Amino acid sequence: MKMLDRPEASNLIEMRDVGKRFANGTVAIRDMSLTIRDGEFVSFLGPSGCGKSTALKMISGLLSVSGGQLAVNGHPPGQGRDNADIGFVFQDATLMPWATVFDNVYLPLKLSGRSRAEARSRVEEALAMVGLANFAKAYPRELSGGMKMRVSIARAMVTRPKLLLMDEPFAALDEMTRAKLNDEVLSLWRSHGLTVIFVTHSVFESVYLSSRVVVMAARPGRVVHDIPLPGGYPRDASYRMTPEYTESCRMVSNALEGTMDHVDLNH
Ligand SMILES: Nc1ncnc2c1ncn2[C@@H]1O[C@H](COP(=O)(O)OP(=O)(O)OP(=O)(O)O)[C@@H](O)[C@H]1O
Repeated sequence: MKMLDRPEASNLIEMRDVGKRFANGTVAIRDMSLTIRDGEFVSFLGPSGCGKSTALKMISGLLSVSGGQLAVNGHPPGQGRDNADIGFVFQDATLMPWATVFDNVYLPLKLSGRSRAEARSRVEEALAMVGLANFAKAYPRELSGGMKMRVSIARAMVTRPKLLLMDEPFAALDEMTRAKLNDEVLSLWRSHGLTVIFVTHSVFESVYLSSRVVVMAARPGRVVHDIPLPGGYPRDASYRMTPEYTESCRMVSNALEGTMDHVDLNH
């Protein structure tokens, strides 16, 4: 497995033969083995139903595993003292419509018992990170789709996580807003030394963002390719014009098309 250009980076996530079978018998994930190192930007790419969200939720501890071993920072998910070190961004911004932007971002700190006064500087810091310092008093209905997603990212960042899990966060946005948010996520990743796992259906998005693309197939959900990408960082719009980008898109696209040949209808 190719490492990042940081040889000292340690393993943050270790999955060994991880499986997930839901109560109704659906095998959402079978034998998923993967190591993700501190500081990587990894995309999970695959067709609908291949278990991308399920894998992300197991890593976050939101879903239990039904087989195999999964460790995050050396602990079973949800059990280490570093749990607060995980931020989760969902496809919908999932904001509370009755609460201000400030209160939406404050929520994780409120749940961990911090008063508004104690949390104020952290919330303001998180809003500044996503360019919304002047919108603390606004309500979600006053914001565009891209701004709502920025609030959602600020809410995930307010606990200062080491690991940011993003489940198709920009799928519903127009292309320009999506490209802008892609750049903002890359900038947060670099400036905060994050590890990011990013779920997407888009070959282009995965190649633009990631140092590595994990391609998954469905029925049952599993990893079929693990592709390290050669392009370095920082990346901006000019990266989309490089032969490296074009070649990576071609390679990842072929791998994704191949997932349709692996469908096992017995599951
Ligand atoms: N709570 C659940 N109970 C039963 N089956 C489930 C549950 N959640 C997901 N599944 C099934 O598990 C499989 C994987 O679902 P998952 O949502 O992880 O896929 P995905 O790759 O993220 O899909 P999409 O790209 O459409 O979001 C699917 O067949 C789905 O129907």
